[in-house]
Amino acid sequence: MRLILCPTAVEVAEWAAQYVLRRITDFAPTSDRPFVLGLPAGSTPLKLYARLIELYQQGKISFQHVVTFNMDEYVGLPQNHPQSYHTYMHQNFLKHIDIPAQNVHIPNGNAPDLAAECAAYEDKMKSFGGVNLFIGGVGEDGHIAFNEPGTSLVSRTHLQALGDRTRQVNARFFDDPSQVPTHALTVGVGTILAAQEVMILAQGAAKAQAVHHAVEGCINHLWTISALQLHPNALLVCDEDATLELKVKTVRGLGERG
Ligand SMILES: N[C@@H]1[C@@H](O)[C@H](O)[C@@H](COP(=O)(O)O)O[C@@H]1O
Repeated sequence: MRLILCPTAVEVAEWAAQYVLRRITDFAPTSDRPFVLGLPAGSTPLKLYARLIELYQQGKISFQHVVTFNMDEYVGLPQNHPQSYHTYMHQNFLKHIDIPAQNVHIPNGNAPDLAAECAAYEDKMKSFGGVNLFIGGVGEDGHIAFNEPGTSLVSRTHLQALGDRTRQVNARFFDDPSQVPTHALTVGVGTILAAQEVMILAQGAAKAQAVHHAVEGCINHLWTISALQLHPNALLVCDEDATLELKVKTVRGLGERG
C-alpha cells in the first residue's frame, strides 16, 4: 500500500485529481477500449469532483471514453430524492462533464429483484474487463463503499443492512434521521479488490481510527478498509488530521509526501 500524505483536504483532492488525469491520459481510452472508473459518493470526494470538472473545463481531460461504476446506492430512496447517490452524482459531477449517459452505472436501489440487480451489476463490470481504478472514501468505522464491519472480505455486490453508526453519521444529510434508509446496495470488498488499482481518500480526524486500522491493523472483516493490504496497487491518500492515530514511525517510514 502507498500512503500519500497531504497537508490538507484541498491537497488530497488535488493529488487525487492529478492522479486520475494521469491515469486516464496514459490509458488513452477509445470507444472500443474505455477507461473504467469506480466512483464514491459522500462528502470526501466533493473537492476531487470539483477539481476534475475544472480540468475538464480547461480541456485537460475528457470523459467521452470513460465508463463509471458507482460504489453504492440506498435502497428504497427514489432516484430523484435529493439524498440519493444518483442525485448526488449528477449534481456534483456527471452533469458538468462530457460523459455519455450510457457510460454511467449506479446500482438501482429500487429494482424489483435486488439480488438480480447486484448480479447484473457485477456482470456489467466484467463485460468491460473490470475496473481500472476504483476511488473510494472511508466511513468512521472503516467501511469502504457500504461494506459495514463484519462484511466478508471476498464479498461481491450485495444488499447490505446499514449499521446504527453509519445511519447516524449519514443522518446529517436528511431532514429527519428516521428517513435514512436501513439498507443499501453496495459493491463488495472483493469487487473493490478486483480493480486494477484502488485509491481511498481519507480526510479529517474522524477518519484517523479507520486509517490506523487500514495501515497498522491486521486484515480483518471488522475494519473492511484493512482489506487494502491485500491489494497490489492500493493508494491511501490522507490529510494530516486523518493520520493522527498513526505511529510517527509509520508516517515517517511509509508515508510519501503528496
Ligand atoms: N457509502 C458511503 C461511503 O462510500 C463513504 O466513503 C462514507 C464516508 O463518507 P464521507 O465521505 O461523507 O465521510 O460514507 C458512506 O457511508
